Amino acid sequence: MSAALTTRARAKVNLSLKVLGRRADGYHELESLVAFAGVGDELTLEPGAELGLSIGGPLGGGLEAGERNLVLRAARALADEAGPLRWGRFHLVKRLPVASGIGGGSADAAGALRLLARLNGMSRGEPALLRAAARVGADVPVCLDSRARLMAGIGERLGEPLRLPPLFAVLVNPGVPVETAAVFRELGLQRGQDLSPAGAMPDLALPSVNALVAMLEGSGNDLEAPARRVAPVLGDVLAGLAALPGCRLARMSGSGATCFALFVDCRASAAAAKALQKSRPGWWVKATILR
Ligand SMILES: C[C@@](CO)(OP(=O)(O)O)[C@H](O)COP(=O)(O)OP(=O)(O)OC[C@H]1O[C@@H](n2ccc(N)nc2=O)[C@H](O)[C@@H]1O
Ligand SMILES: Nc1ncnc2c1ncn2[C@@H]1O[C@H](COP(=O)(O)OP(=O)(O)O)[C@@H](O)[C@H]1O
Repeated sequence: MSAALTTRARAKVNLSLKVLGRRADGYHELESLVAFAGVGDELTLEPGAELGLSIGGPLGGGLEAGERNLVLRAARALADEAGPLRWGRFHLVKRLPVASGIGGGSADAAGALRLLARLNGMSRGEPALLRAAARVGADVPVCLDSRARLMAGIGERLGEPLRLPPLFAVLVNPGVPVETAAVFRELGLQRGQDLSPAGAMPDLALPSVNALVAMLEGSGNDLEAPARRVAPVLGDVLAGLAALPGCRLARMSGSGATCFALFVDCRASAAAAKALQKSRPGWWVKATILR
């Protein structure tokens, strides 16, 4: 029997997110600068004849381990695309809040694909792997190798990996799950409606932290306003982050409700996380580095 394989499913953070329009099939065209955090779920695969999943971890409580779980959907999608696979029992240690705009489920699905690729001797660039990722969810392709990059289309167009300077950040989730589809609905675009033309992917020179923050200040997250209508607590989260000493930028990730703030250095981010956790003991608060 082969030894168990393990991977980390890192949180995705949309540093910026622009909605360019809505396609005829209802999905929205996006342009987003994505980075990945040091915090994440852990996924283990114990090779065996039966495909299975068990879930533990501090935030695993409400999550079902059935066929709808993105880990098993990813495994089934890969078997559909690549033919019979060696697989086995997955165990997920859930540390990221569910339905929270940091792609925990997408990262788990991508992690499952990475483990299956390792077990079956597939390369990361294998077309069946990429097709399976795109089938499972819009955010799964970018989570496959979890490196900072520009993402466009509905997530299927990826720029080259970017070496961002380390960003000292705090992630905050107020414990209110927000469904992605509900936020896009609240945005209110008609099918086929264009907001701005899809351009070529901008060429990002490797910026300093100052240049990156300046660039981010000139952008935003177009889903923030509709998400605030769906989950008004977001106003408190963003105001709470912006008021912390050393905060350079506070913004929502993805469709929410997780927000992030960038700080001048790691002392400031650690102190900010500590202070916020003390004043809001019910919120999920993590100091981390985004890369
Ligand atoms: C908004 C983003 C930004 O990174 O992040 P999250 O908030 O989910 O983390 C993603 O595009 C989300 O990707 P993901 O969560 O994988 O979405 P999916 O499961 O494929 O889609 C969920 C639902 O959201 C809507 N949807 C999703 C992506 C997109 N580009 N346009 C959409 O309209 C559709 O109604 C779809 O049925
Ligand atoms: N392994 C998983 N982890 C998290 N969510 C999952 C998982 N499997 C299925 N889901 C479902 O996928 C949806 C999206 O979850 P998630 O990726 O955490 O959020 P988001 O897309 O907002 O970043 C949730 O409704 C959740 O119930």
